[in-house]
Amino acid sequence: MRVELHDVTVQGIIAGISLHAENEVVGIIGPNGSGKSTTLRCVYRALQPDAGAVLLDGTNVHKRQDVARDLAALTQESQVEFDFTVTEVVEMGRLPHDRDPARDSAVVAAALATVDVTHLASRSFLSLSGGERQRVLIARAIAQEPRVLVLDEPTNHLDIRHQLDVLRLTRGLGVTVLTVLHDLNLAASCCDRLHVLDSGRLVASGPPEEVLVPELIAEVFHVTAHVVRHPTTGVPQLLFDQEVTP
Ligand SMILES: Nc1ncnc2c1ncn2[C@@H]1O[C@H](COP(=O)(O)OP(=O)(O)OP(=O)(O)O)[C@@H](O)[C@H]1O
Repeated sequence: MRVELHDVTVQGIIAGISLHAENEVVGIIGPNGSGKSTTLRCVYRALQPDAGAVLLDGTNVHKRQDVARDLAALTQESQVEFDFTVTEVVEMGRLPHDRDPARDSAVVAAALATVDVTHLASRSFLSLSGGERQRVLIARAIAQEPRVLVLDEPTNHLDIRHQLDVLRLTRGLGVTVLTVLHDLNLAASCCDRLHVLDSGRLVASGPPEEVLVPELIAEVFHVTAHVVRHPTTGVPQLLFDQEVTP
């Protein structure tokens, strides 16, 4: 499914953001407060842009009734307030679909296994650690069987093994993934293309090897970076000097 942002503007926060993603993993990176979450919020309809539009396969998301069938979001606000079990939380992912108990159970079981939380299935969600909660919320998004997955810092709270697992599995879904990532090396490893936001504006777009260059890192993040190639995958990876640049 194709996601397109056309000149999306939220007054005082983001201005004229245009980008697209289609059956690929597209990353949004940028410093704190640069507008990454605000951009995603316009995609998963938590926020209506003041100008511009977000299209899903050509239709404005803010004019569609059935977006939850196509789009799942794991966001900073994705919290569970009440004391549901892990299985119940993941079952919520099935709500946008017509009920089919046998298929729903199979999809939920597969989602739990995919993020390695089957052993937690009957535990209370609120009793889980931060990383376990995050994996359960990812399982809920996967159980929704979306064609577009919007992720705001999906690796939050995850140890390195689970960070890599989650990013590998989101790639493996073969759907459109739009994700905010803070870790530039993870972004380089798992994204087909990157968009860089700075002060609410898109300042660079392209494949990781074109975007993650020392000049841009210095200008946007105010740190000095050295680019090396990963010895087995060849993807660019950054090493940082300790001092920040002015
Ligand atoms: N509802 C709001 N009212 C006022 N300001 C807001 C609102 N939402 C976001 N902002 C401001 O807009 C800016 C961008 O916020 P946003 O959360 O999109 O940034 P971000 O790039 O995701 O940041 P971070 O990396 O810290 O998560 C911030 O300065 C934030 O304080």
